[in-house]
Amino acid sequence: MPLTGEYAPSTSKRSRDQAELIESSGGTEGTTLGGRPVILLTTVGAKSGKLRKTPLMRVEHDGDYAVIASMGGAARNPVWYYNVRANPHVELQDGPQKWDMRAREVTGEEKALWWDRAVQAYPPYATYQKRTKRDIPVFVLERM
Ligand SMILES: C[C@H](OP(=O)(O)OC[C@@H](O)[C@@H](O)[C@@H](O)Cn1c2nc(=O)[nH]c(=O)c-2cc2ccc(O)cc21)C(=O)N[C@@H](CCC(=O)N[C@@H](CCC(=O)O)C(=O)O)C(=O)O
Repeated sequence: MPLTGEYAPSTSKRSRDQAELIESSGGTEGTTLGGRPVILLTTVGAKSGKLRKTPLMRVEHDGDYAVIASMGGAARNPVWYYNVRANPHVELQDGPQKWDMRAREVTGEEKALWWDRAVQAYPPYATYQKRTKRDIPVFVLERM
């Protein structure tokens, strides 16, 4: 059952512009960053209940995805992290395809496995983790 609600644009122009380009082009434009694939994650705002759309690097394995709350290695988690914690039913758009997914935060060996996949997909993640004491969270998204 797709997420419904009022869209509330990101306060980050870069993210807002990329999210809106991905959506308006039906997933044919705006789907890379530095030549690496980007997906669009739709979450339900933990406070507003509005739909938030966040471009993130694509990390995929056998039809499952991971999203990495890296925020460039900042000291704090991105806000969308708290949305997913509060509402694990998210929507993932990968190119023209969209799925309802259920997100769960992973730890331990499962997180290490997905972290390796993430760094392979987007090597700067390794730099971001070195940049912060924060343990960068990883959610695995599985089809509902
Ligand atoms: C800027 C801020 O966004 P954020 O959710 O903190 O996310 C920050 C970044 O992660 C986000 O901009 C990402 O898109 C940046 N980003 C990546 N960020 C990552 O963390 N990981 C990535 O892999 C990644 C890749 C990427 C690729 C392309 C691109 O253009 C951007 C990319 C924002 O929109 N804040 C809103 C609030 C949004 C929100 O969700 N509000 C909640 C309240 C939540 C609460 O307060 O608890 C609500 O509506 O209820 C605001 O301040 O009004």
